Amino acid sequence: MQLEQINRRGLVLLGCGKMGSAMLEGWLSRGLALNATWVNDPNPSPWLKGLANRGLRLNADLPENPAVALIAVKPQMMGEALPALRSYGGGDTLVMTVAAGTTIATYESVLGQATRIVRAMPNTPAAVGRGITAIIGNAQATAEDLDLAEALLSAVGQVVRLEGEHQMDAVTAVSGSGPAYVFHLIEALAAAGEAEGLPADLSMQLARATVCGAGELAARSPETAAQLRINVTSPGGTTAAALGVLMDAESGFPALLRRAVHAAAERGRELGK
Ligand SMILES: NC(=O)C1=CN([C@@H]2O[C@H](COP(=O)(O)OP(=O)(O)OC[C@H]3O[C@@H](n4cnc5c(N)ncnc54)[C@H](O)[C@@H]3O)[C@@H](O)[C@H]2O)C=CC1
Ligand SMILES: O=C(O)[C@@H]1CCC=N1
Repeated sequence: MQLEQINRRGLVLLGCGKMGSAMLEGWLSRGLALNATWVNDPNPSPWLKGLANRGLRLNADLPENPAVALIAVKPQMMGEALPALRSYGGGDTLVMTVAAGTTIATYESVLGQATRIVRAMPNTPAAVGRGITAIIGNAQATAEDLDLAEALLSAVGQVVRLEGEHQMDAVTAVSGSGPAYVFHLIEALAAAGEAEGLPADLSMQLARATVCGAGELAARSPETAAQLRINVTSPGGTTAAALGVLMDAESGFPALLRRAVHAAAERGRELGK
């Protein structure tokens, strides 16, 4: 597994907030060595400071030739943060980024056209090894680079390869941002249970376990999502009554999610400008 290669040469993480930490947590639990990990972040979390006490290199001088330098700062901070990686431009280090919106051309303009770059869109379930990440390389990225990126990211979940960078904003809108939609579903379901008279904590427990259980069933079952839905729905029963509302062509989930996903993809396109 390529984590050994990374443990030999090192991994640099530029920005380690929510997404960087989610991935780092997953990698450390799968064998990334603390003393092979450099994190640069002007505002490190207490968790990172604790790791630094155990050997992680926090805001230290960067290594000369790490296997991977991964960028996980906000797109709005890119102009300020990216020059820190300039010495890796055109070299042996694979530069990876998880930033929404920011295009490969932007990285090339700062780091140089000869830089091997993989743009990735992960999601926060990476923290528990259940993420999904889409990747696309630039023209300089080799098959080995993509394999390395895939190996690293598959340590924290599934990996899919895209046909082109043009797919990235839609991916971001579905799976990058998607966990937030699901967490909001839990909140909304719990609130609806409360409105039907349940105590708040009981309603939240029911909503959270239901979404997690349904997610796990969808993950493990060979049946389609549509069939799993049908399996819950007794003709003329309670689920059918609810789905009559949720599947309404104009006001139901499909139209609402279409608008939400479009808004996210549009925002990705704006951030890329
Ligand atoms: N949060 C999520 O679910 C996902 C986030 N992303 C992408 O990951 C990136 C980071 O997002 P979050 O982790 O949510 O944001 P965040 O705000 O939690 O983390 C960003 C980190 O960058 C640090 N930072 C700021 N300026 C810096 C600099 N000059 N050098 C080094 N570090 C610097 C900040 O201190 C912060 O810890 C964004 O580009 C976002 O589009 C991608 C997929 C999912
Ligand atoms: O909200 C954002 O912009 C980032 C990208 C995907 C998830 N979080």
